[in-house]
Amino acid sequence: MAAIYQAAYRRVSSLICRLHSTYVRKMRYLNELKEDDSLCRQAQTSGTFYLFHNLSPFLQKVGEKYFVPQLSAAEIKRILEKFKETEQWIEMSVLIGCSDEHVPRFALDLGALEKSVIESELKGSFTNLQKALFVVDGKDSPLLASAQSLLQWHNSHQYCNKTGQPTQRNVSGSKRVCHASGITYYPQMSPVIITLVSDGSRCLLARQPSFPQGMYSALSGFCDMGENVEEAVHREVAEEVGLEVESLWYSSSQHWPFPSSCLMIACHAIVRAQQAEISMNKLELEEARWFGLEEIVEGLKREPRSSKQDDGSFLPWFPPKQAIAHQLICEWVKQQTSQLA
Ligand SMILES: NC(=O)C1=CN([C@@H]2O[C@H](COP(=O)(O)OP(=O)(O)OC[C@H]3O[C@@H](n4cnc5c(N)ncnc54)[C@H](OP(=O)(O)O)[C@@H]3O)[C@@H](O)[C@H]2O)C=CC1
Ligand SMILES: [Mg+2]
Repeated sequence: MAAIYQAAYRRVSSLICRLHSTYVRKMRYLNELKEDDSLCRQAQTSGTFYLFHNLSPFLQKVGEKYFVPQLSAAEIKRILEKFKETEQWIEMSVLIGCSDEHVPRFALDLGALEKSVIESELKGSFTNLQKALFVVDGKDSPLLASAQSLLQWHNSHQYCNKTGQPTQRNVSGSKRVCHASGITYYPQMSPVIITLVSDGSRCLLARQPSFPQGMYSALSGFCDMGENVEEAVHREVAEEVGLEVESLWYSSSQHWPFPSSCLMIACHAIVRAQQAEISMNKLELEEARWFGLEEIVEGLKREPRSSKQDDGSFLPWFPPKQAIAHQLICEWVKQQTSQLA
């Protein structure tokens, strides 16, 4: 019996080892592409491309499903020839990853070309990112989000802050340099905390005026300069709902492309049940209130479309599963349910 277990253990270990080495090799290859301009230029000829138009990703619809097509360099060339544009356009693409087989993936924004011509040629449409993230397959949304963020960063960092001179990008698009000042610019993300506050039996959700009607989410806020995650959670909860956090723990994180490249750091926080009276900051929030387990479970089942009632009011619904707020709410439900069991 022991021999069978040992053999199985060896097989699992060797599988994990092989998985690791695939991952490590892939990361090393990507790093080489970022650092080596000529290798990356060569990779552009064999890579696949995700297309954007003024930062909106290109999607194809088959039946009710949306797909994010990956085009070959040859297909891109064919499109560019339609516009009598040169292949040099391909150099404007940015490296966003590679497959396990080391086929590099690039994102390319063809915003200067006529959108409808590309759409009819490739039989699809450029779709607003906010919509695209929620209709494509879950594995594609992080890729679209990071690709769009990188393209957006290049758009807004064409000039050096110090000299006002144009900055030059490397081939992969992982940085920009001002040759006059010698300053190197790297893509940036803003850290944002998002926290689900609980008093032990209820959780606190709020609405910003810009949210779609009926949607409630966890509290969020940009980290201040010099602040750590714990301090940001304490401050945001105090600022937005006037409560003092007693304890908190980290859950997970997510890159979020709105308004432009945030690193969402998700936490759970506890406040004392005896000191749980909300004092809402009306400048930032439209509503903030406590929700019981039953109301949360019902809200999770609700579709935005089905939340409108006959009298024009809206029943609460929560962010979709692609948003980290959704994950925090589900974790809270699990935790409450296990406490009740
Ligand atoms: N993925 C998810 O599940 C969720 C993601 N989010 C994201 O979190 C982000 C932050 O949440 P929010 O509650 O609005 O943040 P805050 O509570 O910090 O309020 C936003 C305001 O902070 C100011 N601000 C401070 N630093 C920055 C910065 N680096 N970039 C932009 N604005 C800054 C701006 O004010 P002013 O314009 O007056 O200068 C802005 O309007 C949002 O962009 C939202 O998309 C939020 C909830 C859920
Ligand atoms: Mg906020």
